Parts: sequence; structure tokens; C-alpha cells
Amino acid sequence: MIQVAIVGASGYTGVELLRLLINHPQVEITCVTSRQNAGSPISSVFPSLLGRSDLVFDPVDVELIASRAKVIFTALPHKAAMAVVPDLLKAGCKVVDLSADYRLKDAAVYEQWYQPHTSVDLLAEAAYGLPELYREQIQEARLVANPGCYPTSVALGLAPLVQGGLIDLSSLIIDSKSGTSGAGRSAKVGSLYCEVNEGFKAYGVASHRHTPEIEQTLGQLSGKPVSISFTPHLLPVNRGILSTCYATLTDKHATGELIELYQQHYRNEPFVRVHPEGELPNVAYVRGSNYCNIGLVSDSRTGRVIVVSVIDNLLKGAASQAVQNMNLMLGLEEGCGLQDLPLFP
Ligand SMILES: NC(=O)C1=CN([C@@H]2O[C@H](COP(=O)(O)OP(=O)(O)OC[C@H]3O[C@@H](n4cnc5c(N)ncnc54)[C@H](OP(=O)(O)O)[C@@H]3O)[C@@H](O)[C@H]2O)C=CC1
Ligand SMILES: CC(=O)N[C@@H](CCC(=O)OP(=O)(O)O)C(=O)O
Repeated sequence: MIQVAIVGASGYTGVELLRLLINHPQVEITCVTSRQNAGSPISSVFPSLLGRSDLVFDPVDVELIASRAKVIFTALPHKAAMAVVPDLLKAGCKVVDLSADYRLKDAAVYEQWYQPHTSVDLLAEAAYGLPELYREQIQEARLVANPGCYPTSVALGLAPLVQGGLIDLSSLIIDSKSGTSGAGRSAKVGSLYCEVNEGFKAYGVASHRHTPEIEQTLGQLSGKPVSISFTPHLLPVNRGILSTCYATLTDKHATGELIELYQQHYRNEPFVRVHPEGELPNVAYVRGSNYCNIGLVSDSRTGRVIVVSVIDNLLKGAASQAVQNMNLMLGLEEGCGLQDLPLFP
């Protein structure tokens, strides 16, 4: 069994990692951290795990973590992640970082959208953890930067069109909606029930920090700089992301033709499912699973293609994608421990 640790295990992505890794046949969780819950059994914080694990939360102590585990998931807020990742790597561990700290290749871009970076030297070597696009780099990496939730849904939704040169990249508009768990488990007024329930709002308009991450991936796929308009929205549901992407086609293509292209593109990808013509995805079709579902329509009236993609933000948008990356880094079967079907309805 491979020994793994979860740093930041008391958060929303942390508990999803616990749920997945407790059932993973090739790994054993040997260390979980939380500053606020240090000394408490995990089942006292998450009663859903009662009877399934005797683990007790430890404080964040790099030496302790590295002495107990070889693979570490850092499920910490950005900035807190880069305070521990370099020392974990120095201690010989492999790291899958769920934060944004190692996703952007250009330190100046990171510093423009986040804060000063304290381990710029690791940006070049970190593999961007979207297996469907960067599988080989992930297999070789000791540090994987797990993508953001919105960027995962958008990159998978647009990759076939962008790589095929089928759209005018300057026309891209992306409109995404996320469930409230995307904001994490720490107390914030904006995440309170009365603030979110029965409401629906846009936020981060023309300023959300996932914009440069999406532009970086689409730029790599097209070989050209890409600028997008990206607007996230907050949905009054616990989990799920739906991204609607609009772009002008450079030539006429019927919906059926584009769906055939997507089906071919993703034919060997076990976690990407393309809907047949006339059917579009719903966040409920992927909830609780590692799937990304994609549907699209070519609008001959406007010459635009409209792509709709859905993921579970806590799973393909975070924890299950992190486990998919770990499997690749360790040479395990890529879908090991990730075969759960979505929870429908
Ligand atoms: N929620 C989502 O849908 C997604 C989240 N992510 C990213 O994954 C990471 C974790 O997200 P999420 O689980 O939602 O966050 P939460 O706020 O739910 O959990 C954060 C965890 O980190 C610990 N923590 C917080 N601050 C620090 C610190 N300064 N030093 C050490 N530990 C700290 C917390 O425990 P304690 O305070 O007790 O130490 C807790 O265990 C973030 O970077 C987030 O952006 C990525 C994709 C999707
Ligand atoms: C609903 C909501 O608040 N979502 C978060 C995105 C969460 C996430 O995955 O982002 P990082 O991993 O890049 O932090 C937000 O908009 O900041």
C-alpha cells in the first residue's frame, strides 16, 4: 500500500479526498491535517465517516507529514499551499496541490492576479494536472498543480474546437455557474444559506482569477495568445459547475459534424462523455463522479457554436481529478478508485 497524506483534510475538497482514498485499493491514508481540529478524530468533524477510519487530525508539521507519507495532497488555500509544498518536495515526497499556487507558468501573471510568489523556481517543473491534455507530463511529475474547477470545465469543453482551429479565438465568451461548495468550507457571509438560497448572481466580472488560467491552457492548445471574457455565477446548489462557451466558427459546421469531432477526440477518455445531438448536460448527470459531460449546438443563424460542459466542482473540479493525477504519477491504473457512478437525481 502507498502511504498518502491530506493536508487541509477538514475542508470540502479534503473530505472528498478522504471519501475517495478510504476506498482506494492501492493507498493507505496515514496523515490528515487541520489546524483548528488538531487532536480530534476525523469522524467527530465528519460524522459521515463514522466507523470507516480511526484517523485523528494533526497540525500542519512538514516533518511529521513527510515521515508518514510519500504522496501528499495539499488541499489548502492558495498562499498557504506554497508555504509547505517546497519543503514537502525537499523531503522527497510527491505532491498534488489543489490550490492555484503552481498552475500559472508565468510568475508575473500569478503576481498580477494573486500575490507575491514565494517559490517561483517550481513553476516551470509543475505539471498542469488535466490528464486529458497533459497526461505524459503528469506521469513524470513530482509536483502536479491540480487545475481550478472552472478552468477544468472550460478546457475540456473547448479543447477539440481550439486544437482543430475551428473557432475565432477572439470571439470567445465563457459563462460559468458554480455550486456554493466552490467557495470552500470556511465561514463567509456570502456563503450563508440566506445569502445564497433563492438567489443567483454574477461575480468577479472581468476580474476573476481563473481568467488567466483558462487563457494559459487555451493559448497552449492553439499556439497563440488567447483573451477571453469569463463570467462566473453563484448557483444556489451545493455542488456542480455548468459552463456555457460561445465562439464564432471560422467555417460552417453542422451540429452533428462537431459532435462527431468531439466523440472522436474523447474516444479513449474514460471520464469525458459527449452527449448525442439534441441532448445537453445537466449538473445532476455528473454529481458525485469524476465525469465531465459535454453537449453542443452549432447555431447556423449566428455562425456561433455553443458548448455546454458540466463537472462536479469538488470531484473532477478538485478531489477526484487529484486522485486521477496521483494514479498517473504512481503508474497505477488511471481510473483506480474513481469508478463511482453519478448520484442521480
Ligand atoms: N471547493 C472547490 O470546489 C474547489 C477548491 N479548490 C481549491 O482547493 C483548495 C482547498 O479548497 P477547499 O477544500 O474548498 O477549502 P476549505 O476552505 O474548505 O478548506 C481549507 C483547508 O485548509 C486548512 N487551512 C486553511 N488555511 C490554512 C493555512 N493557512 N495553513 C494550513 N492549513 C490551512 C483548513 O483547515 P484549518 O483551518 O483547520 O487548518 C481546511 O482543512 C483551495 O486552494 C481551493 O481554491 C480547487 C477546485 C475546486
Ligand atoms: C463558487 C466559488 O466561490 N468558487 C471559487 C472557485 C473555487 C476554485 O476552485 O478555485 P481555486 O482552486 O482556483 O481556488 C471562486 O470563484 O473563487
